[in-house]
Order: sequence, then structure tokens, then C-alpha cells
Amino acid sequence: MAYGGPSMNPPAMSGAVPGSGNIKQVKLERESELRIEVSEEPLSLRVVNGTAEIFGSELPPGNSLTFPPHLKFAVFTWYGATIEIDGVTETDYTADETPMVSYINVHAILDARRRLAKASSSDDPESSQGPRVIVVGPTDSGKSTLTKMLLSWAAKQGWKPTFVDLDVGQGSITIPGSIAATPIEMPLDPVEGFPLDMALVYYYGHAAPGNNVELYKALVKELAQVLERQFVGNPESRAAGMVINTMGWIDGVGYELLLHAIDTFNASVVLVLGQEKLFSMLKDVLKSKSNVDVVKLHKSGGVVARTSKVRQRARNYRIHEYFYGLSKELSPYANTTSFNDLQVFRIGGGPQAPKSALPIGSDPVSNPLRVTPVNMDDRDLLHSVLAVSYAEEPDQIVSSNVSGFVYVTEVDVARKKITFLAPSPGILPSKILVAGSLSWLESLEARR
Ligand SMILES: Nc1ncnc2c1ncn2[C@@H]1O[C@H](COP(=O)(O)OP(=O)(O)OP(=O)(O)O)[C@@H](O)[C@H]1O
Repeated sequence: MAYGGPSMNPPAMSGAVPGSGNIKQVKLERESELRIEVSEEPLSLRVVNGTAEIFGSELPPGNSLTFPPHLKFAVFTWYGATIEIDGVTETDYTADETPMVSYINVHAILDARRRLAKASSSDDPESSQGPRVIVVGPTDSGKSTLTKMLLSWAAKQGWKPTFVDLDVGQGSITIPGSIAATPIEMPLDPVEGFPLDMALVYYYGHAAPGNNVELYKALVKELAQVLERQFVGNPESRAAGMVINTMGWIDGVGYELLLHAIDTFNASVVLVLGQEKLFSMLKDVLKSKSNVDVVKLHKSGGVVARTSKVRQRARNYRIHEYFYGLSKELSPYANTTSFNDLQVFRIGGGPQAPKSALPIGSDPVSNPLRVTPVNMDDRDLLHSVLAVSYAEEPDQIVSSNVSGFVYVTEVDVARKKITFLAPSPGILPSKILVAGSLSWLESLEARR
């Protein structure tokens, strides 16, 4: 069970119409969508008639939903709908060319495979395993969006697929720098996104897998093994399978990491979004595996490209959201404690062995999985985000998941005290904390 975070948010802010006076109705023809970028101000929206969905989650008829500033999304209708928006948007336009039919066709095939898996004997691990789908593609190809749709459509039909997020850059389930998995038991909330309360989270600590490739791979393996064990005792989630979202780094080491993920999770369906070259490379390298399908899909014209600055800002919003909620409805708790009450560790770096102990001619390499204690007066601790590990001993840190995160707001070296924000009151579930390179300047954030 995850420790605090946005799971404590109330459901989507329904009914809180800002009453901007800028109300307009948009009539959508069948199989078309209204693409919206919310401005600096929240936006309200409701379905006046017909049916419509946001990334696979059907909108409740009549009820208004309020969307926070800067959100980018599309309201899609299969059969036609009239949508009312209340507020000023950054942009909004309708589009009738979408890849949605190809996406729903993929869903139909996955659905058939889930039914086959469910009908087969649960003693046979092969046939009782539902589809393990991995979504790959360059940055801004719509991977997270397709993942959401596939999960929401599956959940709408009563399946409980497992969502796996390997994208440390953005973090759909919890704060960036983590990899995580969670069962999806109902269509996703179009505003809140993925639930956190049942998530299994591993903290990598950096926004890019390249910072410590070996650690990233070790955590991916750890997560996959835990899920594998959970599937053994749970035929329902085994049949529902998984949908895995990946990062947009697809060249060089990034490509190797994709292959590593495909292999580690035993993916049976690889969905390649928006890149011919990646598709043919994967198709070629996986052709010997008869049980893996590699499928090419078009990127939606609605996907909004983000600069690295915008991505950095999005990461900060995610951290802010973890502690304060999507619309500042949560209040984190400030805690001051003695240096002695906590132990902070960092993973990676440091020499593996002295040169004298190595074969002649080889250089000492730093051990990427080495766990080293961090001095509490280390200046880098201030404003850093630390994960609260479930490890009981430091040497278990790499193989342990985390219960949540704290944010260091003050380090008082003279009094040997550290002050941090935590999402829940009371003592932390563990004294062992893990640092990475992720920091967050809350004071700057507050001015956004
Ligand atoms: N059809 C659409 N209409 C409007 N906005 C969309 C549409 N599809 C996706 N978006 C928006 O475009 C942005 C990028 O999409 P998404 O996050 O799915 O891409 P990605 O490939 O996962 O990106 P990353 O490489 O960062 O992981 C998101 O803000 C998403 O909500």
C-alpha cells in the first residue's frame, strides 16, 4: 500500500463550474474529437447529449467536470455528441482524422485473448496468461495516452489489468524517478488519472534511465519478478494481463532498455507508436519469438509535443501534486526530527574494488548498485525528494519497494535536525530513506 499521495484526492472536481461566462457548445460528429489545451484557468466541461469519452473513460452524462490549468486532452465520440465548455481555453479544435478505430481494434484483439486466457485451465501458466502489452515509441508519440485507453476500455469490460509504468521521466502513477505498477479496477478518472493507493513503487531517483542504467534494469527486474509472483496466486489478474508504458528514449542504450523490458516482462504484444524505423528494428529482432506480436500504430495528430523545459515543469507539477493534490486540496505535514532518527542512502557510484585487487590493466569501475550512506549535513539533501524504503537493512534497498516520499525543506546542521514534508502525519513507516538526483524547489513552485 502506498504511503499518501494523490490517491487521497477526492474524485474529479465534478460540479465546480467556474462560471466564466465563456460558455460554448461544440457539436461532434461520429468518430471525431474535440482537442483541448486548458489555459492558465481551470475549465469546465459537460456532455449535453450523446456519449463521449476522454482517453477511454466515458464521461458521465450531464455532470460537469473541471480540468486543471495546462491539461491537454481530447473528448472523443464514437456516435456523436454535443459538448459544452465553460471557460477560456488555450486552444480547442475538432478533428475527424484520428487513429481511434485502429486503437479500439487492438483492444478487441486483447479482449479476445483475455477471454481465452480466462477460459483455459489455471494450471497451465502459458495459456492462462492474458496479453502482456508493451507500448513503445519516441517521445510525444502518445504512449501514455494509448496506455490509458487500453486500460480503461479493458476495465470497462470488467477486467482488472495491471498497469506498469517504466517511464521515470514523467511518472504517471507517482512522482517521477520511480517505476511502478498498479491494478486498474475501473476506467481511469479523466482528471485524476492513475490511482496510487494499491501501487507497487520502486525508486530509481533520477529523471532519465541513463543516469544509472544498471540500477534501472535491476529495478525493472525486481518489479517484474514481484508481479510474476502475484500473478501465480491471482488467475483473474493473470488473465487480464498487463499494459506497460515505456519512456521515449529509443536509440542506443534506450533501445537496449526497451529490449530488456520486453524480455523481462515476457511481453507478448509490442505496440510501436509513430516510428517506422523502431517498428522494423523490433520486428526483426523479435522475429524468432513466435509468441510475440509487433504491431505498428499511427500516432494521433492531437498529441502535443513538449520541450525539455515543459517536461521539467511537468515533473515539478507531479511532485507538487503528490504532496498537495491536483487542486491543492491536500496539506502535507511538516516534521522535524534529529539526524539520528533517519538514515539516508544513495545508490551507485564509489569504487567497486581498489585497483590493486583487479586484474592488471583493468580500471576500477564504480559499482552502480552500491549503497552508500549520505551524511545528513550533505548540502544536496536540502530540497531533495527522498523515498521511504521498505528495506529493513541497507543492503536490501535495491530489492525493496518504497512506501512513499518526503521532501526535505530544512537541514539544521548546528542543531542536527532535519525538517521534511510528508503526505501523512506521524512517524515514517521506515527510517531508511533513499536519495537520488531529484530535487524540487517548492518555494519557486508555489509562485506558479
Ligand atoms: N488526441 C489528443 N488530443 C489532445 N491532446 C492529446 C491527444 N493525445 C495525446 N494528447 C496529449 O499530448 C501529450 C503527450 O501525450 P502522451 O503523454 O501520451 O505522449 P507520450 O508519448 O507518452 O510522451 P512521453 O514521451 O513524454 O512519455 C499529453 O499531454 C496528452 O494528454
